[in-house]
Amino acid sequence: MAESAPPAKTQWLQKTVQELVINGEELPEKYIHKDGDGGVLDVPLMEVPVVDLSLLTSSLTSRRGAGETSIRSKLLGLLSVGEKQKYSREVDEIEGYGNDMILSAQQILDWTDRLYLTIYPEDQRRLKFWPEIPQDFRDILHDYTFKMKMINEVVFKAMARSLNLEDNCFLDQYGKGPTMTARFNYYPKCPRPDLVLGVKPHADGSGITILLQDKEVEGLQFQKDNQWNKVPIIPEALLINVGDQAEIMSNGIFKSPVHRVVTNSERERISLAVFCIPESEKEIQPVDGLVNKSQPRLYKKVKNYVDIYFQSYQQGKRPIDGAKI
Ligand SMILES: O=C(O)CCC(=O)C(=O)O
Ligand SMILES: [Fe+2]
Repeated sequence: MAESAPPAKTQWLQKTVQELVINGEELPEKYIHKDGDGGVLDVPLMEVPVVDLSLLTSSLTSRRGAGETSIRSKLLGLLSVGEKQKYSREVDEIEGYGNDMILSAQQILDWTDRLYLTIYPEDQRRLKFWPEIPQDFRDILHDYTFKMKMINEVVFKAMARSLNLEDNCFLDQYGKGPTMTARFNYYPKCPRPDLVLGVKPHADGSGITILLQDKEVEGLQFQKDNQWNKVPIIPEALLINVGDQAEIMSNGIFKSPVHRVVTNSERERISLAVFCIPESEKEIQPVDGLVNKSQPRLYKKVKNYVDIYFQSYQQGKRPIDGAKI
C-alpha cells in the first residue's frame, strides 16, 4: 500500500529534537498524538521491589558497584558538548546519534534524541560512533558493559532459582554470551507533554533491559490493568525490565510489560538503557521445566527475535503476539 511505504530517503534526515528546541521551531505535526493519547505526568506511583545485588553475587560488593555515578556524569557531558554531529547515525542505520528512526510514513515520532551503540561482543563495536569527548567516555562505557553483562547473568540465574530450575537454564539459550546494545536517551523539554510522548508505548524486545534512570526527573510509566503508573526515582538503583525474550523463555511467567516515557515542559531528562539480547542465531523457547500438562507451552521457538520485533513494531503490532502459539 502506498501509504505504508517508507518515506523517501531525503526525508529520513531529520533535525534532532534538540535542534528544534534550540531553533525555537513550532511543534512539528509528526510528533503529535492526535488520538488524545499523549502523556499525563500525574499518574499513581508504582511499587518497585528493590533488590541488593551484592546479596546475589560477591562480584558486586557495594551499592555503587555498577559505576552508575560516573556513567551518569559522562552522559550529561555527552549531551552538553557540541560534538554530536561527529557520530551522527547514517540515514537508514540504527547506530549513532540522531532523532527517532523513521520506520514508516505514519509513524508518530518520539520526542527524543538517542545515541545507540552495540557494546558487546567487542568485535561488533563500531568505534566511529563512540564519542571520545567527554574524556574517559569509552573506558567508562567499556567497564560498564562488563558490569551489565554480569548483572544479566546474576539476574537470569536468580530468576531460574526462583522457579526451582537449574541456574543456567535461561542463560544457556543466550548462546556464547549476550549481545548488548546501549541506548543513551535524551528528552529535551517539550512544549506540549499532553500531546507528545518521549517514547510511545512498547515492550522491549530484549531478554532483559537494564535502565539507568535520570536522578531527578520522572518520566517512565508502566501499564498495569489498563492504567499507567510511574516509576519512582531511586537514586543509584538500576531498573531491570523483563523483555519479550524472557517472557518467551519463561513460558509467560515473567511478563514483558508495556511502558512509555512522558515528556516534561520544565525539565529535560536523560536515561541509559542497556538491552541484553540472546545471540541472534540461537533459537529461544520456553524452558523444559516450565512446560507440562498444567502449564502448556505458550510460545513457539523463535530465532533472531529483534528482527521480528522491528518488523511487527513497524506494522503497529505487539511483536510478542507473533511468537504465541
Ligand atoms: O527512558 C527511559 O526511562 C526508558 C526508555 C525505554 O523504554 C527504552 O529505551 O526502551
Ligand atoms: Fe523500553
